[in-house]
Amino acid sequence: MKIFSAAQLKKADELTIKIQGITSTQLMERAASLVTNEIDKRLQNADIAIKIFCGIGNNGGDGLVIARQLIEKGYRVKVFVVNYSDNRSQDFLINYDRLKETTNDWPEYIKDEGDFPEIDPNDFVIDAIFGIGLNRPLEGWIGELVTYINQSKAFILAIDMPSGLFSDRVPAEKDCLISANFTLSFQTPKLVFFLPQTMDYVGDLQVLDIGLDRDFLSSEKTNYELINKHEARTLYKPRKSNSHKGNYGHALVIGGSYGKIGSVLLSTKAALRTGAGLVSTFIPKCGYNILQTALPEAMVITDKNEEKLTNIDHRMDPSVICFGMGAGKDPKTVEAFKELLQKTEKPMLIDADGLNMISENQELLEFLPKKSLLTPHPKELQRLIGDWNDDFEKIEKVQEFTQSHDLVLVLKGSHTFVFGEGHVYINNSGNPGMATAGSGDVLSGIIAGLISQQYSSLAAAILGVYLHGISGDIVAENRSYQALISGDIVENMGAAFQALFAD
Ligand SMILES: NC(=O)C1=CN([C@@H]2O[C@H](COP(=O)(O)OP(=O)(O)OC[C@H]3O[C@@H](n4cnc5c(N)ncnc54)[C@H](OP(=O)(O)O)[C@@H]3O)[C@@H](O)[C@H]2O)[C@@H](O)CC1
Ligand SMILES: Nc1ncnc2c1ncn2[C@@H]1O[C@H](COP(=O)(O)OP(=O)(O)O)[C@@H](O)[C@H]1O
Ligand SMILES: [K+]
Repeated sequence: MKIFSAAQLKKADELTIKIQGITSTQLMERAASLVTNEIDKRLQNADIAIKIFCGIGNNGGDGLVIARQLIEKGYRVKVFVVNYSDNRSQDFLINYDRLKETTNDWPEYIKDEGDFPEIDPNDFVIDAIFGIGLNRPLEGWIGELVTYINQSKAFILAIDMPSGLFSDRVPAEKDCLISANFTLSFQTPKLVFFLPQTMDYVGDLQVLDIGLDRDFLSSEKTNYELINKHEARTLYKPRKSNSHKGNYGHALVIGGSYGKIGSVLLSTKAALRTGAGLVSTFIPKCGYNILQTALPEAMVITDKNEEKLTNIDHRMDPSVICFGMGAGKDPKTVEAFKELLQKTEKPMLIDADGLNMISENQELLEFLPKKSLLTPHPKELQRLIGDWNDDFEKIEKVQEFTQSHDLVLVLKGSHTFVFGEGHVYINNSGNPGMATAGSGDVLSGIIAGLISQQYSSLAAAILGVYLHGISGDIVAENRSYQALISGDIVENMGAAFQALFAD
């Protein structure tokens, strides 16, 4: 699903109104009905006090329509107009009159702190104060109102966006913004819903299709895309029945050091479970018995050194090399890595200590084969490209870095971001149970397994990250977040592939 800016969404609204021959009031009615239905589906006519805080722009207009529709369905609704200016939007005014025709319980105006209403923790609060039109931080009593609503402990549903959250920048630390339990957003999600600095304000997210013009949505260009099942499925390559293991490539996993052979084992197993035809592992000697015993399906070659990598003499022609997990940063290993980079032409996947070695020896960057994949977590990224001021600057810096070196970069996190060919793909699968030792090693193996089956680096990264998350979701459902360990993610890759095609 594409992610658009506020300006693009406004353009989509205007175009839709023109092409569909409707008024903006009708579009607002359509959008609000979808919200009302979602609320009604969940509340099931429960006798809960619903308090709707409406701004005076179109987000507030949405709130007024939702209020009217809920009242018509018999809900107990109280509307508060957050009167931050006299500049009411046309659709706010129209819907204000319509609401007054529906109920005798007219909206109350909030003009300063003295007007803040009581909010009970059992109330259901709807935040329709600001949406994508917010253009400066909330000041004075408006900011205090937002803090007051947050502190009420009532359930908060945000319409389109939590008020105070900008669509194109990170708020300052002192800024006030709604911390929603749930956000119902119109047509496409906003980028800030997925950034580490802003995602916590959104709560659970649902995107409502309000029927904006299809042609515009499909032709309008954007650098950001959210990856759900639909997008992942389109990347999947079915296996031919008339095929053999040679058609699915040979992945070579290189890494490990004394005490860290498990990481290579996890990556190797993940590459096999993802469908690589052959998988070999190159490790220090101490890992030989461990690997051969734990994973008879893999072939094992060892370094001359007992405890670390010193001379990577693999004499193979693998489809892809996955390097770095558990490798350590011994100077001899750095030297061996440099030689490996110099003699490898196909794209490589570099993870963990491989990334740290590059960070500390930036001259290695120039030997990276084109389209190679780097899979840092935020700390590894920072070592690689330096600090950033906020998440927007981070995205800019990573874009510049990946484009100047012709790389694909997988920035791991609760929403993993894949950067490639100037675009940013934001993963929407996975869960906090995956914050556990070795789950990154598993991801590297999955992506290497896909590249070995002739997926491009970018497609392998996007699909691999999605499948990794889905596998983790399947484990969490059966086992809880806490009990999830990374080996479970490998074991459930089969279920993850099947889930791609389940409804
Ligand atoms: N047909 C459509 O377009 C549809 C739109 N839809 C809905 O419209 C929403 C966007 O509505 P919107 O553009 O009216 O902006 P909104 O978020 O209500 O607020 C803007 C107002 O706030 C003001 N302002 C800004 N910052 C401020 C601050 N810090 N402190 C104080 N004031 C501040 C700013 O005024 P200014 O003072 O800058 O002139 C302006 O008056 C969108 O999120 C969705 O919910 C849906 O119904 C679908 C159909
Ligand atoms: N809260 C979370 N939600 C979803 N995925 C997560 C979460 N926390 C971690 N992950 C995923 O788990 C993996 C952790 O990788 P990494 O930090 O490299 O771990 P390790 O070094 O232990 O292998 C990444 O793929 C990341 O996206
Ligand atoms: K809002």
